Amino acid sequence: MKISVIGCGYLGAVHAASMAALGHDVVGIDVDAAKVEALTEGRAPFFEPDLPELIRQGTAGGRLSFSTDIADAAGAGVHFIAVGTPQLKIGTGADLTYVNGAIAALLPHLRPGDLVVGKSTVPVGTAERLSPAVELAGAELAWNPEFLREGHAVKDTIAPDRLVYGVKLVPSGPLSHRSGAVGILNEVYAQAIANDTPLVVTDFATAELVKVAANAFLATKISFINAMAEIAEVTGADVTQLADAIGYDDRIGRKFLNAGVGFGGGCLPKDIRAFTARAEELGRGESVAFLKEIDAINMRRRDRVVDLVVDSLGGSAYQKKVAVLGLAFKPNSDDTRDSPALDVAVRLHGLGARVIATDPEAIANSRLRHPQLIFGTTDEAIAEADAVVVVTEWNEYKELDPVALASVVRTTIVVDGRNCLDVTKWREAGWTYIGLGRR
Ligand SMILES: NC(=O)C1=CN([C@@H]2O[C@H](COP(=O)(O)OP(=O)(O)OC[C@H]3O[C@@H](n4cnc5c(N)ncnc54)[C@H](O)[C@@H]3O)[C@@H](O)[C@H]2O)C=CC1
Ligand SMILES: O=C(O)[C@H]1O[C@H](OP(=O)(O)OP(=O)(O)OC[C@H]2O[C@@H](n3ccc(=O)[nH]c3=O)[C@H](O)[C@@H]2O)[C@H](O)[C@@H](O)[C@@H]1O
Repeated sequence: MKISVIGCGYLGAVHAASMAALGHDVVGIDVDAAKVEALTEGRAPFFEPDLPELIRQGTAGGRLSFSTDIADAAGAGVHFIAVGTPQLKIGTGADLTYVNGAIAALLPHLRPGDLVVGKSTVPVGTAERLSPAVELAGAELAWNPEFLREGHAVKDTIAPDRLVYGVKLVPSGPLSHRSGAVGILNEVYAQAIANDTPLVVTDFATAELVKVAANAFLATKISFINAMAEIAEVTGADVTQLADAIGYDDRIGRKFLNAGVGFGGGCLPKDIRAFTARAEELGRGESVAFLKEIDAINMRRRDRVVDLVVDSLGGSAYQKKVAVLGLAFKPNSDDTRDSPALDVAVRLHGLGARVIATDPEAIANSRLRHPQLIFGTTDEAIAEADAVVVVTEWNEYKELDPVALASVVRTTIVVDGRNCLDVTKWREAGWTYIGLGRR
C-alpha cells in the first residue's frame, strides 16, 4: 500500500520506517527541513534503538522517502497524522494547532476513497470535529491511537500489544462493516498482527479516551508508589520491598511501581493535564480531579531529590560540586521533554551548586533547553564531586563500580533518584547511600 505519514518526530519517524519495513511504500512529511534532510540521508534525527537500521534499509530499498512538501503525500491511499499535541503555552490543555494545520494542508491533496488516520494523542471530540472536512474531500477519517514506548518504539510498532481503531459509526451496519476504514487498517497492519493481537474497533470518542485513559492509569500507578515512598520516608519502611510485595498480586502487578524521581517525557505529564482540561470543558472536571493530585505527587518527587542532595551536603549546595548522572526522561532515549532528571540538574544549578551533568545520549537536547548548565563525561562529572545523584537509570550508571569511584570523589555521598543502584555494594564500598522511600 502507499502510505504517507505527516509529522516525523518520535512517533512519526518510527511509524514511517516501520510501515516501510512491513512492506508498504511510505513517504514521511515534516515541516522541519533539518529532520527531513537527516531522514532522507538515512539517519535517525533522534536516539531510538533499532530505528537507524530501519531508516537505512527503507531509504536504500526505495520504499521509504521523506519530504517537506505535503503535495508529496498525494497518491498515497492512507495518510497517518503524527504531528505533536504539546501542552498549550497558556493553560494545561492540548495545543491542536499542528493537528489542525496538518489536516488543513492535506485536504487539497486527498482523493476520494483515501483514509486519513489520526495517531496523535488528542482530546476527546477532536475526530468528530475534523471528520466533516475530510468527508467533504470524499475521504474517511479514523483515529488509531499509538501506545509505543520510547526506547522500545520499533518493537512496539512492528508487533503492537493491541490495536484500537476509532471509526465513524454507521448505526445499522454490522460490526465489521461500520466503515471502510476497518478493512484498510487491517491491510495496513496485516504483517504486524499476530493471530492473538487484540483489536478493538470502536467509535471516535472511545478510541481517543482509550489513549488518554491508558496514560492516566500509568501515571496513577507511578504516583501511587511515589506516594507510598513519601509515607515510607517518615516511617522507616522500604518502598522497593513494598512494591515487590504488592506486585506479587497479579491483580496489581509489579510493572510501573518503581518509585523514584517520577515520570516525565513528552506524553504522560502533558496527557494527564490535557485530559483534566478537557474533562473540565465537558463539565466533568470532578471525575478526573484526582489527576491533579497525581501530577502534584509527581512534581514533589523532584523537590524531594533536590532536598536530599542539599541535606546530604549539610544544608546548602552553594559552591558544592554535584555530579548529575542522567538527563533523559528515561533510559534508552535522548528525549528531555519534561525530564525530571534535567529538572533536578537545573534546580541544583539554581541553588548555586557546581553541577556537571552527563547522559549517554541526551546532552545535546539538554544543552538546547538549558545552555546555562555545564555538561561533561561521567568521569568529569564525578571527579572531586561532593555528591553524586543518579536520576536516569541507564545501565552504565547501574554498573558503575562504587569501589573505584570512592577514590575519585571528594565525598562518598550518592543520592539514587531511581532506586536503581545495588545498595549493599555501594554501602560496602563506604558510600552514604540515599534512596527514595528506602531505609
Ligand atoms: N513520543 C511518543 O512516544 C508517542 C507520542 N504520541 C503522540 O504522538 C504525537 C506526536 O508526538 P511526538 O512524535 O513525540 O512529537 P514530536 O514533536 O517529536 O514530533 C512532531 C513532528 O510533527 C512535525 N510537524 C508539526 N506540524 C506539522 C505539519 N503541519 N506537517 C508536517 N509535520 C509537522 C514537527 O516538525 C515534528 O517533527 C503526540 O500527539 C504524542 O502525544 C503517542 C504515542 C507515543
Ligand atoms: O503516549 C505516549 O507517548 C507513551 O507514553 C508512555 O511511554 P513513554 O513516555 O515512552 O515512557 P514510559 O516507559 O511510560 O515512562 C514514562 C515515565 O515514567 C517513569 N516511570 C516509569 C515506570 C515506573 O515504574 N516508574 C517511573 O518513574 C519513567 O522514568 C518515565 O519518566 C507510555 O508508556 C506509552 O504506552 C505511550 O504510548
